[in-house]
Amino acid sequence: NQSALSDTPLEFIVEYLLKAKEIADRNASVPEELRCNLQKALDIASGLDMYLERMSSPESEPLAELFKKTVSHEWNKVYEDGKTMFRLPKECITGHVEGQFLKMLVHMSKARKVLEIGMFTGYGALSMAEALPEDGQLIACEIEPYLKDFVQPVFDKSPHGKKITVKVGSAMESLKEFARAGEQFDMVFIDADKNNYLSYYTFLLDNNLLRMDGVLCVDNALFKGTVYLNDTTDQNGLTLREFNQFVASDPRVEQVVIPLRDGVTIIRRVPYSPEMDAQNTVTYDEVFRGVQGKTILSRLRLDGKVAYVTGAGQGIGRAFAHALGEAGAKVAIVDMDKGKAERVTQELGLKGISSMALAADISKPEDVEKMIDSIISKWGAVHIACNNAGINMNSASEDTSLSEWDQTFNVNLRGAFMCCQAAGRVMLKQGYGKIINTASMASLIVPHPQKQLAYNTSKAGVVKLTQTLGTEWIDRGVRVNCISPGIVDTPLIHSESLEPLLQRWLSDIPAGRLAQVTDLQAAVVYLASEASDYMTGHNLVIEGGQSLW
Ligand SMILES: C[S@@+](CC[C@H](N)C(=O)[O-])C[C@H]1O[C@@H](n2cnc3c(N)ncnc32)[C@H](O)[C@@H]1O
Repeated sequence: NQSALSDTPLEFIVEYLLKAKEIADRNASVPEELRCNLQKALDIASGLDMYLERMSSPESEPLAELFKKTVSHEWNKVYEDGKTMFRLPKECITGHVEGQFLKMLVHMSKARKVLEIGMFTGYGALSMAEALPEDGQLIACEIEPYLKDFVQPVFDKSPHGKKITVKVGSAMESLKEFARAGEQFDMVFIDADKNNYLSYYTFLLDNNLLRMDGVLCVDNALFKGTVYLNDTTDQNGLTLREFNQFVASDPRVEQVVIPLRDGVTIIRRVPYSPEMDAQNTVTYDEVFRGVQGKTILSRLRLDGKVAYVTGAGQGIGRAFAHALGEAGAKVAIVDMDKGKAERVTQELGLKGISSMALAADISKPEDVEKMIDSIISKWGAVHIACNNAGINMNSASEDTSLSEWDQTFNVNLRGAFMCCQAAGRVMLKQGYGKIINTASMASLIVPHPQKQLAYNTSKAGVVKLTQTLGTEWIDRGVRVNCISPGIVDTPLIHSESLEPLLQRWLSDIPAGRLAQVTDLQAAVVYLASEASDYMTGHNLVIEGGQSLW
């Protein structure tokens, strides 16, 4: 029985067109032209949902299982057996396309914490959870205890199920609990009892349960078309109509209604503007509205910037390249070993980051010139220069050969100087640039027990190079800073000679562990971004406290 299934405006349109077509087919006096037009309307309407299904990304296996399990379950019997408080219609499941839509919203809003009001069999919850990061969290409010037991086995089969917590009970009571605990959500999906939509909405906004720039999504905005039909008597339809009207005239928010299935409204808080504030209670300065209207996290973004990283084929340099690329920059991957540089370029490509691989030995002036020329000829600028390549050889000072000293200095200090100078010349012409040199904790303390005079001295030189250039060029827009990592867990330190020193090092580090390359990534993004424009000649030490002991 088709009418029992119709649940969305489109499904009703198809249902009525089918009926009209049947009548027309039975009645010989209906003109062929009318029949033909009816058929065309029917083709368009009846093909739409199927086409959306086919062209949207397929659902995961656990979602497909949830769908099957839901539509084949005997909900009437469950109700008659007293296992649920309400008769739950299987049609209230979100389904494939809307599930993918919610999942996309979670991705696009970069939500980490989501609230769903009205879980049913968890289709929407699991769809959204699939887009959350590993440590993301989704709380699904559901009044029927039966449903928690129904969904848990399927959640357990999905790698994303552990992100979901089902909160059984009245959603309004749960909201009050969240407010008392000071919880906030990045995204909220309202899809429970229609008569409470307005209470949920006002409570969420009044108690700041939705974080700044958060997304509020509301299901059934069209309620089978009843929200705009003149002859509506359906109580839920009238309630939704009132709710939509309330949102439409609420000056705190802006919203769009999308005719996806039974209608979805996406709502966000309107950003503050002085015109909204009659009493002028706000100091409307850059602190309030952000520098150039950008919040602090957007000021860390590097979109449109051109960067290079030397020694980017592995270890710290590779981590820097990924970080700068993730923040929006195009990155030239520079390494002595072209193959390694190319592998990192491929990695970045897989993440949608533009990059190029360059082979260069930065101890050679001609290689440094060529590196800068290649970047300029491809991308037309150099905004961010990460002079990271370095070498370390160990020897007792009385045995350190001049060749070891020269090699170390040629890469670590002379090479860094040549890179700073070549990039600096371009940046001074541009009137803007950020140079970030990799120094070392060894510029401050004398790491022990390994002996590395040339390395320590060269890295102390990198700090002085940074300080001098940083003060000389800042008034022409070029900032020069350096990062001093402590002992970093890279393949280099797992060599035969260094491995035995590990325990000794660990006992010298207040943090109790070595640095991971990922511990350094935020620093390079900060120093590369406009957020650090007033910082120059600085040595940013990241060593788990080791230099303080
Ligand atoms: C439309 S279904 C939700 C569909 C679900 N979002 C999905 O993705 O399939 C509505 C659900 O809200 C639940 N519900 C109704 N009133 C509620 C309330 N006051 N508190 C919590 N849940 C409620 C119902 O038991 C039902 O499972």
